[in-house]
Amino acid sequence: MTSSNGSLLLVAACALLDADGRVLLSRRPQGKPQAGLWEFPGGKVEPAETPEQAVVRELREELGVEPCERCLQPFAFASQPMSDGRQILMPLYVCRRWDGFPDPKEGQKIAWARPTELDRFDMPAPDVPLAAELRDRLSGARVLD
Ligand SMILES: Nc1nc2c([nH]c(=O)n2[C@@H]2O[C@H](COP(=O)(O)OP(=O)(O)OP(=O)(O)O)[C@@H](O)[C@H]2O)c(=O)[nH]1
Repeated sequence: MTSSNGSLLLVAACALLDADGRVLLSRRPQGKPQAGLWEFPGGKVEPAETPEQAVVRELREELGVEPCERCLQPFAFASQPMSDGRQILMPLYVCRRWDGFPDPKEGQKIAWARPTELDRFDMPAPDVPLAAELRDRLSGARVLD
């Protein structure tokens, strides 16, 4: 990523939603940082890539599915400090249409979770508010403080 702020890590992620409104989660495999945590498919945005291109590439590499870029709907973003001092900036897209059947390609486990079940999964810190937002907005009930 070309950025005026080298301390930013730009990661793009996507919540695949099936016809029943369930969300696909992917469990980080052993050998990767934060192994065992459940996350949204995605990864680091490479230099010269847009976040949308990064999501399309990562979904293909990790799950063998092909979303079209215009099916990626911006949903929310996370911005949080990381333990190494950098700040992770992570746009989350939702996608309801893709080609192919999600098939773990990198030794990871996958799970389909109802939005109301997302808080049962251990997730990286940036994902926790995003999961809550998915639960609130996708289950149709929004409680305003
Ligand atoms: N893919 C993904 N990464 C996340 C999420 N939440 C979160 O904090 N991250 C963090 O974002 C960083 C980049 O993720 P990644 O390791 O999947 O990226 P990548 O596939 O491009 O990396 P690699 O090719 O070096 O393995 C990691 O530090 C990861 O822990 C998430 O929901 N999805």
